[in-house]
Formats: sequence, structure tokens, C-alpha cells
Amino acid sequence: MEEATKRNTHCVIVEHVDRSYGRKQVLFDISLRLGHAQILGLLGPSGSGKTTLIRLVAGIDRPDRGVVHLLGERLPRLSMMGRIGYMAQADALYGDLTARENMGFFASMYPLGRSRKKERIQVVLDLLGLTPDADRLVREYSGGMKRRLSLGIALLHQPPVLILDEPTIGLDPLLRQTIWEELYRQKDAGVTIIISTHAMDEAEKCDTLGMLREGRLIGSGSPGEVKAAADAQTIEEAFIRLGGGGL
Ligand SMILES: Nc1ncnc2c1ncn2[C@@H]1O[C@H](COP(=O)(O)OP(=O)(O)OP(=O)(O)O)[C@@H](O)[C@H]1O
Repeated sequence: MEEATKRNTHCVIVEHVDRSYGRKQVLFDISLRLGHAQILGLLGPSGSGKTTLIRLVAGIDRPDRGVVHLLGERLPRLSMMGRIGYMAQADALYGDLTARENMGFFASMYPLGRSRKKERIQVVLDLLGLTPDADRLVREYSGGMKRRLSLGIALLHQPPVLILDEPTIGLDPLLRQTIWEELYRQKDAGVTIIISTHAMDEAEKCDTLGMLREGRLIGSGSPGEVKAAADAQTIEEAFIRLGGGGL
């Protein structure tokens, strides 16, 4: 396929990416592709390189070797930041501000008009069930409320790509379900989503999986393809059979 056509038909293209921290190599020759309005799940145990890869796809970091394209542009590129909604693993919120004020602060980074900004904040608060607590200080929030607020901040400017580093870690099943319902709504609206997870049930909900172990991609494809390739009944079994060990 022509290079330009390939870049248009895929939202994310990762090709032969390596990344080291000092002398320690943490990603080895990673190649992955993801179509538009699809969900990519990066699956792997702690330390396997999920966050490192997520940061490369978000354009926050650059590979030592190989290339990353997002929405047809080679990363990193500053102008792409407005087209990405990024949620880091640790909540980056201001405890001394209310949820609404936190949202106002982050929304100011995007070119939304004053009334549009106010409207978007209210829509997102409603979406994530945070309206009753919107004017409370975030330091009084529970972990689950903070995660929802962080997701809300990533959704504020209606980006075409969401990049979420373990958005449901530590959440109870009901909250996880709420977040997944929202991810599906976003996908139906055309948003492409890249998510990292340890959870097997979440892996089943993705369109494409990238299975990582010790910085290497040991399997990729749809959950069905990955299971078929490993002749396994479950994703967990496939992960073990493909050499991943336990999660
Ligand atoms: N800034 C850094 N400097 C040095 N080593 C790092 C740095 N960031 C990550 N690493 C190392 O890179 C490897 C991959 O880390 P990474 O955070 O990408 O894994 P992960 O799969 O996201 O883990 P977790 O599920 O625990 O978040 C680990 O061995 C980690 O110790």
C-alpha cells in the first residue's frame, strides 16, 4: 500500500519502535496499527512497557528508533496535542480546586470560547455523574471520583483520539462499567481509543489487542484472532501460551 494511503486508513501506526531509559531497553521493535473509531487495548503485566508505549503514541515522548504516526502526522508534533485526550495513570488534579474549577483550568488550554467551555464542562460532569459533587474540593474526592474527573478532562475538548493509561485501575465493577459505557459512546461517535489494562475482561472489549511482555509484542490482533492464534479459550490462556506468563 502507498505510504500516504496507509497513513489515511489508519489512525495509529507504530513501526519498529525501540525505546531505552539509559542503558535499559524497555521496548523492542514494536509495530502496531489501528483503524479509526477502534479501541486498541495494550495488555501486559506491570513493567512490560505499556506506559512507555502509550506515551510514545501520545507524542509525549519520542522513540530511539522507528516511527509513530497519529492521524496521518508523524509524532511528536505539538499541534497534535489539541487532537488528543490524554489521561495519565496518576491523576494530575488540583486538590485545592473544585472539580468544576479543575475542568475550567484544563479547558483553558484549548481554544474553546467562554460559553462553549462552560457548556462542555457541564455536559462532561453530567456524563460522568459528577454534577452533584462538581463544586466540592477535589481533595475530598474518592479515588473513583478522581479517575472519572480525569477522564472527563480528557473528553472536554472533544478530541478525535483518546489515550488512556489504565483508566479503570482500582475502580469497583460498577464504576468500571460506567467508564466502559462512555468509551463505547465515544467510539460510536467516531473516536479512536488507546487504552492500557491488566484486566482480561477489559481486553475482550477491545477491537485490537497488543500483548506486551518485557517490552516485546508477543501477540496482536482482535481478541478472537489472538485466541485462535494461541489455540486458547480465553485471553488469559492465550497470553500464557504466547509466552506472556501470568498477568
Ligand atoms: N523514566 C524512567 N526511567 C527509567 N526506567 C523507566 C522509566 N519509566 C519506566 N521505566 C522502566 O521501563 C519499564 C517499563 O515501564 P512501564 O511504566 O512502561 O511499564 P507498564 O507496563 O506501564 O507498567 P505498569 O502496569 O506497572 O504501569 C519498567 O522496567 C520501568 O521500570
